[in-house]
Parts: sequence; structure tokens; C-alpha cells
Amino acid sequence: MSDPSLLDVTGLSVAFGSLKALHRVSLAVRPGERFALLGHNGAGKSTLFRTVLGFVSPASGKVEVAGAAPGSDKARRTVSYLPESVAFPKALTGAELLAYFARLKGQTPKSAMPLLETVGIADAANRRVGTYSKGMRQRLGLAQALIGRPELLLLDEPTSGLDPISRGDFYAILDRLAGEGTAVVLSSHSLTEVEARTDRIAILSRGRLVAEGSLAELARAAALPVTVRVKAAAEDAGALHARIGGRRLNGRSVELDCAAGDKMAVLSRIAALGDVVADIDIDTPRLDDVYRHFSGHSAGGEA
Ligand SMILES: Nc1ncnc2c1ncn2[C@@H]1O[C@H](COP(=O)(O)OP(=O)(O)OP(=O)(O)O)[C@@H](O)[C@H]1O
Repeated sequence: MSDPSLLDVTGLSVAFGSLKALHRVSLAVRPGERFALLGHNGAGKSTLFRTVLGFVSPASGKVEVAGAAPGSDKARRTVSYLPESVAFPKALTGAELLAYFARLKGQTPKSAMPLLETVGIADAANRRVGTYSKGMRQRLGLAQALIGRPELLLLDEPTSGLDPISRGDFYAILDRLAGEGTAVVLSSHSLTEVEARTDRIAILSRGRLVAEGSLAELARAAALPVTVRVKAAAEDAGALHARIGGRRLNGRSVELDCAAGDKMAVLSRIAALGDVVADIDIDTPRLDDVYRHFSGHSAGGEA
């Protein structure tokens, strides 16, 4: 049997006056999962986080954090949050700042110090935070969020403004935490980085959950085609085209679209042509295709 969910959201609606920020949203996140929340500006991602943290009350529906109500002692011990922009006092060192947050969370400063190592800024522990780069401040923010070993991490656009290397490093830390059983829920506008680094994806559009699942499941649900590109051995795309159909790309290659479920049958048909074929490439649907399909928004790599 699979682990029980750490986060259970059932039929959640949240309203600000007449504005429905969330409308009947349901989702569940299990230990060790890396879960991405995608959606346009104002789709309701931060509202969902704030409801899980107990700062916003549902108009209807239910949220449970490890089976407990948001804001309860058990939920607060389970969940931790990293807001999109963290503002730390610049005059404190990284170690001093972590010690301060450890005391606030009822932990000893000593117990929190290894977290500087976890997030890769132990070398800068005694430097003032004012001298940290944006990437180092995000790492410090993550260390702060990890105090007390939360089982569920909520990260609001944690990599926005980071360079590609810092983003990669940040995701590597999240991968390690998930490997140790932490559930990681992050919101992001960057489809390319989320695609490779999360296990499940939820797409919010105008407060509604329009899709939820792994990338492969979403691509199947959207019935997006797989594209198979076949290169002819003797620079004779004409002969190849006559045998397998599809579109001629140039003098050498032919491209075919097929349903995901038909991919293996199409590949065996092409393999049976033997020497006529020099090479095969397969393009499976990307997250920006899936995002565009479900959200009705143009993606271009950014949600
Ligand atoms: N406290 C509030 N009072 C009134 N309206 C609010 C409040 N908080 C959020 N909203 C509205 O609720 C909707 C959802 O906002 P939310 O911040 O959850 O979106 P988001 O998906 O996090 O957007 P972004 O990607 O821009 O951060 C928006 O229309 C926003 O203006």
C-alpha cells in the first residue's frame, strides 16, 4: 500500500469578496514526492499555499496536513514554507540568522547549523547576509525552512531570479530531500526546469485545477501525439515516404505523428524496413505542449 498523503486538499474553494481565488481544488501529495504547481499570474498558487499554512480560511472544502487542520500544532510541525522573496536582516551572518530562526521554532541553534552544510553554504556561515548572492540567500531561506525537519516543504517560486547553475544546485538539494522522504511542493513559471525535476504536476487556471498527474499521464490525457523522425539510409526519403507515409522533411528524412499507445507498433513497422532506415528519433510531448493544451495559454517555456 502506498504511504498516506502528507497533504490532502479536497474540494477547496477560497474567495476574497466576490473573487473566487480557488474553486473546488482537490489534490494529494505523498512523502518523497516532488510536486509542481503551475499556473498563470493570479491562478491561485500562493492562495493554495497560504490556505495550507492556515493563513487563509476555505469558503468550502477541506485541507489536511498529515491528517491535521492547517495551523494546528501538528500541521505546523509538519509543514514549512519558503516565500518567493525572502528578506533577511543584512547585518547578521548566515549562522546567526539560522540560530535566530531555530530559537523561534523552539529548536537549539546547534541543531540547525548542519543545515548550512545541507544547502551548501557552510563556508559562508560567518559572512554577513548582506554580502550573499541571490542564490546564497535562497539557499539560506531553504535552510531556514528545513529547521525542525519538516515533512512537507512549500516553496513559492524558489528558483526565480537564479542563474541556471544555481537553479540546478537548488534542485539537486530538493532531489536529496525528496530522496529522504520529504514531500516538496513548489510553484514555478519555468516549465523546462519543472519538467525534469518533479514527479507530478498540477496546473491551475483561474482558480481551477485543470490537470494533475505525471508528465506522461498528462500527455496521454491530452492525447498529444508522439513524433517519430526517420532518416533514410540512402538519402532517399522518397522511397521511405512511399513505405511509411508521414511528412517529408528534406531529401533524407520523414516525420510521422502517432498516438502514444501506438508508438511501439509504429517503431516495429519501421524497424522491419531494415537497411532502408539509417536512424530514428522520437519526440515525446513536452511540458510546454501539455501546459498549452490544458491552460489555454501560450507557454513558450514560461507558465
Ligand atoms: N488577500 C487578498 N485579497 C484579495 N484578493 C486576493 C488576495 N490574495 C490574492 N488575491 C487574488 O486572488 C487571485 C489569486 O492570487 P494568487 O496570489 O494566489 O495567484 P498566484 O497564482 O500565486 O499568482 P503569481 O504567479 O502572480 O504569484 C488573484 O486574482 C489575486 O489578486
